[in-house]
Amino acid sequence: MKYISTRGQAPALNFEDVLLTGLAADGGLYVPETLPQFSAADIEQMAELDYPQLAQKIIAPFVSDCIPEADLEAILQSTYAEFRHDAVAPLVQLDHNQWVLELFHGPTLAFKDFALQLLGRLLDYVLERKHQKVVIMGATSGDTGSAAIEGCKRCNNIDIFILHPHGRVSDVQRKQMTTVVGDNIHNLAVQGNFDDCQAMVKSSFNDRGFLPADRRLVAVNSINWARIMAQIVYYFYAAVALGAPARKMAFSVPTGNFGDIFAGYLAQQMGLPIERLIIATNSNDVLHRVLTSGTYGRQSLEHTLSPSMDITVSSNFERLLFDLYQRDGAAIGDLMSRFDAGDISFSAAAMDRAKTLFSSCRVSDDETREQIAATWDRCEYMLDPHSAIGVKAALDCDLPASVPVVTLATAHPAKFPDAVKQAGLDEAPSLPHHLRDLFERPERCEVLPNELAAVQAFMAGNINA
Ligand SMILES: Cc1ncc(COP(=O)(O)O)c(C=O)c1O
Ligand SMILES: N[C@@H](CCOP(=O)(O)O)C(=O)O
Repeated sequence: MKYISTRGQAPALNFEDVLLTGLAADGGLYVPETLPQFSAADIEQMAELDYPQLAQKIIAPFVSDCIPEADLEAILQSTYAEFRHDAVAPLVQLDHNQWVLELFHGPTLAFKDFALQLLGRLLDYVLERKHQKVVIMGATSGDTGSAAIEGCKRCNNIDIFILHPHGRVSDVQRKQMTTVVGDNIHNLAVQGNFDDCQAMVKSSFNDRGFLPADRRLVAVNSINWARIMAQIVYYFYAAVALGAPARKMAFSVPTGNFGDIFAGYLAQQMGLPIERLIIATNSNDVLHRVLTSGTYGRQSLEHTLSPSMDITVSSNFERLLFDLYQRDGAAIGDLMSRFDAGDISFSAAAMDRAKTLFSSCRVSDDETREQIAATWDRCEYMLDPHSAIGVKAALDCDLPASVPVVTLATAHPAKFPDAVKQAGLDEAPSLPHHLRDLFERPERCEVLPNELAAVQAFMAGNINA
């Protein structure tokens, strides 16, 4: 499998090199040159597979020129053994045709564990064989950071630097990052917002001069293709459990960086019968505005009840645009350079293509609180604020009653106890057993100004030999 850049100017890479990078040299994002296809008969047979077996079926074609089947199988078995539910991604029915897919049974209680537990193991596997050390740089609005640290903490060949917006992640999220012990783990609280942190990561890929010459810079954000690849699996898993390929369904996806929902788009392109993908945003609604107006613009970032989605520059949207513009890398390069200077509008043809599969919905903080309360009152089911946005969008979307809608429940409510409290629930969410003493653990974190030079200087001075 070859991977090509969305901007068409960078060399094509194999899986191993795509894993060991972030942005392509031309500033684009890597995508597979072609996608594996699964027929209706293939999908029918998936019903017999457990989660790691299904992951093997979906992921093997993407990695097979670098990782032998038996090694991949061992990696996947060990990855999903870390999850606290036997089904790994259990489905819960809320009403006649509303479901939630619980993606929070991994070690850090968010959907990021699906990809980052795997990414850590893949990096370990590849780096051991190559006898190489790398530097990881990641930006987080709360969840990617802890999942990346958990996934990579055992890798001897990695120094990991995670930038989070100072004071803008929940206490549980911060503690999950800053209490993990290890000389190779570095938490940086940047005095800015998530967009600032993400921009620093992207700038560092464009200019790696601050790193020692023998260290590659690797991304753990969803700009790294391996993140997206791992997330495709649970769309197949949920759809097959609900009757695919005979039955079509829709997915409602709480969206920020467009990585999770882009994985759903790829599942559909690979043959999964998906009727609709619903982009559910908080008031940082740049993606909702794209779909309703055809214009992609910048907005000032709002701090909401769903902090992990407080993002206004949505990295992976570029991957979808590449397809909407029929894989014309030059057109994407031109669009993205104009976006750097201001708002951009998309062609009617591109927007028509997008609307055949995607709808969108913006959910305010008040509506989020109301949805948490309503779902609790009706089903005694506790939603976290991000998943509540997904459920609200699923209920408001205009789909025939015969189409089941699956909302991706992207985080455990115990990560956001304040939001749950604000919804007026008579019960507080409790942390699972392995995190019960989280608030007693000592923290380690460096507060830094919102300046790229300060961050890069800190990194350069703290890379282990
Ligand atoms: C809990 C939670 N829900 C939803 C999202 C949005 O996912 P994505 O950025 O892949 O769109 C994130 C992170 O971005 C998250 O942490
Ligand atoms: N919501 C994320 C933000 C980073 O997105 P990513 O999927 O590109 O890593 C977070 O919680 O950190």
